[in-house]
Amino acid sequence: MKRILTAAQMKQADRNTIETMGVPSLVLMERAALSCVEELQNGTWDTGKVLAVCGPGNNGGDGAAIARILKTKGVDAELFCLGNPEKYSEGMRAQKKIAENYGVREVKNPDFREYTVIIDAIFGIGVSRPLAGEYRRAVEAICASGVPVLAVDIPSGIHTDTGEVLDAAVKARATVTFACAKPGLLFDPGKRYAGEVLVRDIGIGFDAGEEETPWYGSVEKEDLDRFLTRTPMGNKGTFGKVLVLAGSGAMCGAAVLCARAVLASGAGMVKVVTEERNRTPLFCALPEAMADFWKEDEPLPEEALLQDLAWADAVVAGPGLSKSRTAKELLVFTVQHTEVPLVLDADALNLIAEDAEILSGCRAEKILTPHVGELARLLHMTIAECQRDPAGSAGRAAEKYQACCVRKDSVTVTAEEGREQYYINTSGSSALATAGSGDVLAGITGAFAAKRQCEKNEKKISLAKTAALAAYAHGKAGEAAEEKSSASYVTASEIIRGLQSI
Ligand SMILES: NC(=O)C1=CN([C@@H]2O[C@H](COP(=O)(O)OP(=O)(O)OC[C@H]3O[C@@H](n4cnc5c(N)ncnc54)[C@H](OP(=O)(O)O)[C@@H]3O)[C@@H](O)[C@H]2O)[C@@H](O)CC1
Ligand SMILES: Nc1ncnc2c1ncn2[C@@H]1O[C@H](COP(=O)(O)OP(=O)(O)O)[C@@H](O)[C@H]1O
Ligand SMILES: [K+]
Repeated sequence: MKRILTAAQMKQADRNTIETMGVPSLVLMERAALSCVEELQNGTWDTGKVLAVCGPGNNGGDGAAIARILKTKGVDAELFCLGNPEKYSEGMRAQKKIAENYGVREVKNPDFREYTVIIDAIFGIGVSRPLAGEYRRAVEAICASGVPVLAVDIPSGIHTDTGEVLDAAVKARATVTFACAKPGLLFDPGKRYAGEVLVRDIGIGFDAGEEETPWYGSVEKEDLDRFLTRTPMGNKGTFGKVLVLAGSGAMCGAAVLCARAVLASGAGMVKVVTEERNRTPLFCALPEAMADFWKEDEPLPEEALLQDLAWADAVVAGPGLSKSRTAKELLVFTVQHTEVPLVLDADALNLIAEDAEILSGCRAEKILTPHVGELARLLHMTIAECQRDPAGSAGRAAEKYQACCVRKDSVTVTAEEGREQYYINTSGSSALATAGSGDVLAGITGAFAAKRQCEKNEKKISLAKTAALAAYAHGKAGEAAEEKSSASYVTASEIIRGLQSI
C-alpha cells in the first residue's frame, strides 16, 4: 500500500520536517537535487549539455542546486531563471547565489535545442494558476525543442491534485518526485506528461495515518497476496462462492467472461443466473459453472433465486443483463434479497441510473463499477464533468448510492462512501480497452468480495480496498496479456488468462 499526498498535505509534511523536526530547508533541497542528479547519471541520459529552467519558488531552487551539483561533476550545466528576482523564495535566492559562486553560467535567451537534457524546475507543488506570459512561452519552447526533459517533483503546469493541464505543461521523459507520489502524477492527463515517475526519499517525514482527508493511496502487488494465495486446508466452499446474474438472450458472452474471471481469480465456485436461451452456450463455454435460468416475460424463478442468494458469498449483477422488464424485475428481486456484498455493473447501473429507487431497502454492501459514461448517467452529469474530476466524481457516486464506487477509466479510481478516501489504480494500459474487459473486472471483483466475506472479521480489509485490489489485478492481468502480443491484440479472454501470470 503506497500513500499519495496532495499539494497541501505535502506542504504540511515539508513544514513539519523543517519546523518540528528541525531539518533545514536547504538540506532537504540538497537531497532533492542529489536524487535528480543520481537519476541523470544512471547512464540513460546524455548529459552533454544541460539546462536547468528555474521558476521563482523552491522548485526553481532545486533546479539551481541540480545545475550546480552537475557542474561540480564536470557536466556543462547552465541556468535559465524565470520570474521577478525580487519575488524569489528564500530557497531559490540562496541556491541561485550558491550556483553563481560555483561559476554556473546563467543564460538569458536560450535556444533550447542546443541542450541534450532540460531540467524542468519552473513550478512544483506550488503552482497556483494557469501558466501565462514568460512561463507559458518557456514551457511551449521546451516542448517544441524535442529535448529530453527531467521534471523536478511534477511537470510544470500540471495541477498537483487533479492532473489537469493548467493551459500549458511540460512533457517529461521522467519525473523525480519527493517523498511520495502526488495524485496529479497518476491521474490523466498528468500521468502522460510525467513520463516515468520516480519517487525518492529525501528525508521528509509524513504521517501515514488514515484519518486525514482527502486520503489517497494505491495498492501494490504485495497487497494482492491475501486473495491470490490459498490455505492448504481449504476447500471449494471456503474459497468463495459467487453468484453471477448476467446475460440476456443476446448476451451470453458477458455471463461467460464474468463467470470465467470469477474462477480464474481463485474463487471456489461460481453459479450463473442467466436467460434460458443461454443454457447450451453457457455449459459449452464453461462446464465448471452451475446455473439457473429465467425466461423473458415469464415470472422469475423466485424459490431458486432465494436459494442461490443464500448460498453465495458475493453476488455480481449486470453484465449483458439488458434493460428488459424481466431483467429489471430480476435486479430488484436481487437487491432486495441479497445480504452479502453486491457488485453492480453495466446494465444494472443503467437500470439504477433510470430508477434510483431500485436500491431502496438494499441491505447489502455495494460495489458499483461504472465506466465514465455509466458514471455520468448515474450522476446526471456530463462525461466531460466526470472526466475533469476523477476522484470527486467517484466520491459523489459513492455518496449518492451509499456504495463504494470503482470509476473505470484509463486510470481507475475507487472511492469509499462516508469518507474522502480514494485508491488510484496504477496498473493496466490501453490493452484493457477491449469488449468484455469490464465483465472480467466485475468477475474479479465478485471473487475478491467473496473471498473477503470468507475471511475472519479481524482480518478483513475494507470493501473499497477489496475493489481497488480487483482493479489492480485486472490491470496486471492486462499487462501480462500485452506482454505476449501487443496492446492492440489483447482480448477479454486473454485478460482472464493473464490472471495466471500476475
Ligand atoms: N519546502 C521545502 O523546503 C522543499 C521544497 N522542495 C521543492 O519546492 C517545491 C515547492 O516549492 P514552492 O512551495 O516554493 O512552490 P513552487 O512550485 O516552486 O512555485 C511557487 C512559486 O511559483 C509562483 N507561481 C505559481 N504558479 C504560478 C503561475 N501559474 N504563474 C506564475 N507564477 C506562479 C508562486 O507565486 P505566487 O503564486 O505566490 O504569486 C511562487 O513564487 C516542491 O515542488 C519541491 O520541488 C524540495 O526542495 C524539498 C524541500
Ligand atoms: N486506456 C486505458 N488504459 C487503461 N485501462 C483502460 C483503458 N481503457 C479502458 N480501460 C479499462 O478497461 C475496462 C473497460 O471496461 P468497460 O468499459 O466496462 O468494458 P466492457 O463494457 O467492454 O466490458 C475498465 O476496467 C477500464 O478501466
Ligand atoms: K517542475
